[in-house]
Amino acid sequence: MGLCHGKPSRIPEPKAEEEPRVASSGARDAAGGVAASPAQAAAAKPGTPKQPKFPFYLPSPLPASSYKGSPANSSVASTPARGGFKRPFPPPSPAKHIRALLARRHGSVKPNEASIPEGGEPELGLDKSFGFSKHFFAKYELGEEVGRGHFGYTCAAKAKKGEHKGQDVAVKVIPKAK
Ligand SMILES: Nc1ncnc2c1ncn2[C@@H]1O[C@H](COP(=O)(O)OP(=O)(O)OP(=O)(O)O)[C@@H](O)[C@H]1O
Repeated sequence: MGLCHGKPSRIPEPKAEEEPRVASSGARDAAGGVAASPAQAAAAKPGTPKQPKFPFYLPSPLPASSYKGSPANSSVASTPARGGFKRPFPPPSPAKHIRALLARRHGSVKPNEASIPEGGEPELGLDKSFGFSKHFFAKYELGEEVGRGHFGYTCAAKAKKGEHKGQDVAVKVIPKAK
């Protein structure tokens, strides 16, 4: 014949020196009443080390003025405002290297002296020697087209003047639209 115990006999009645709130809660829990938190139940048990009575979050003991500027404080913006950092010089022009290349191509500057001083515009005019010369037909006798590329077509020609006089040459014609 067994006895049914609703309350474990090893849990003693709360003692007088225990905190009244915890004691009454633990007693009610043991009797099958209102559920109490595990911490409270453990505190009610004798021999169990008491849980600390302070809350999970404690405010800093330091004065508020000493940590208000800390980066850990999310209310403070850690990134400096735009415009705080200014370049000592303006960024170089993206067209600078193109002008340097053109100057080098025209032979006015040596390859290692192609840098152009800041602020100074290079004296570069149009290369008038490029393209169909006015005297082209005086120098060459244009023949038939021998082939085509992506940008233009190639013709057979015969030189009438100059160093290639009397020789058969190939002339590549690139339309200005390209
Ligand atoms: N000296 C030559 N003698 C004979 N045929 C030539 C000569 N030069 C070019 N050709 C012919 O003309 C075609 C086109 O020559 P081109 O040099 O214009 O070719 P490409 O470099 O491919 O053209 P692109 O630079 O316009 O793409 C060649 O595929 C070739 O058939």
